[in-house]
Amino acid sequence: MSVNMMEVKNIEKSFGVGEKKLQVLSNVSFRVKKGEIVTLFGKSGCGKSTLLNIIGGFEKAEKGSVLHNGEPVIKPTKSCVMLFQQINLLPWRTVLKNVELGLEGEKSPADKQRERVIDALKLVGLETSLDKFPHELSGGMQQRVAIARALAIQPDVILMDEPFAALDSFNRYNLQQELLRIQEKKNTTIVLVTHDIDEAVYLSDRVMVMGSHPGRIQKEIAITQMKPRDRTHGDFQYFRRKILDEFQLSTERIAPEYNI
Ligand SMILES: Nc1ncnc2c1ncn2[C@@H]1O[C@H](COP(=O)(O)OP(=O)(O)OP(=O)(O)O)[C@@H](O)[C@H]1O
Repeated sequence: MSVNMMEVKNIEKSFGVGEKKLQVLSNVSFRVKKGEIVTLFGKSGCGKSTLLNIIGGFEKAEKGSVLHNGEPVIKPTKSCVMLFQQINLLPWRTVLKNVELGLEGEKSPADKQRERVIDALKLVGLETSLDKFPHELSGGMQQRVAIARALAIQPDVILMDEPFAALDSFNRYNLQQELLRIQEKKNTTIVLVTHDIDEAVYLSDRVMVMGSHPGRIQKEIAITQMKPRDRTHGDFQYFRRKILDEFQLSTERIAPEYNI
C-alpha cells in the first residue's frame, strides 16, 4: 500500500508588501508517497526553491499547509533534510568529521553513530577517503560527502535544490546514477528542484511542471519508463518532449503511438 509521506495543501506565498507585493506561489497542492522521487520543474523564478523551503519548514507559507507523515511542518527537522547546490562542507574537518556533523546533538551511542556514518560513506563510495579534507576532493566527491551527511541522519525525506547543478556533465550523470542506486536501497523519499530537463526525466517518478507569475502546478507528468533509464531511448525522448511541450519548446511532433 502506498503511503503519503508529504502532503502539500493549497500553499500561497507572497514576498514584499503594498505595491511591491509579489505573489510567488498560488494554490500549490500535491502529494509525495513514501519512496517516490518527485521533481519540481520550471523556469527560473517560478518559485521552486521557495516551495522547497516551505516543505522543509525553512520558510512559512501565508496560507495552506504541509503535512509530513500527517503532522504539520512548522520548522526544519532531522526527518526531512535539505541538500543544496552549494555543498557547505567545513574545510577544516575531514570527510568523516563532516559527515559526523549531521549527527551532532543526537543522543544515540557514539559507536552506533560512527557505524551510521561509515555506512553512509560506503554507500557513496568514499569509505577509503575518511581522513581527506574537502580541498583534496573533486566537486563530485564533495557532493558525495554532502549526500552521505544527509543519509547518515537517516531522514524520511531528502529535499534537493539543484544538487548537481555545479558539476560537469560526467560527474552529474554519475551522481544521478548513484543517487538512484542509493534511493532504491533505502527507499528514501526525495523532492528535487531542477531546471535540467534530463535530470528531471532520469530521476523522477513524477514531475510537477510549474507555471510562473505566480508559481503554480501547471501539470503533473508521471515518468513511467523503467529505471535505470537509458537517456538515448525513445521513451526518454518522449517524456522529455512531453515536458518541453508544456513550455511550447518542442519542435517535433509526438509520435502517434504516444498520442492520448
Ligand atoms: N526572501 C525573498 N524576498 C523577496 N523575494 C524573494 C525571496 N525569495 C524569493 N523571492 C522571489 O520569489 C520568486 C521565486 O524565487 P525562487 O528562488 O523560489 O524561484 P526558483 O524557481 O527557485 O528560481 P531559480 O530556478 O532561478 O532558482 C523570485 O521572483 C524571487 O526574486
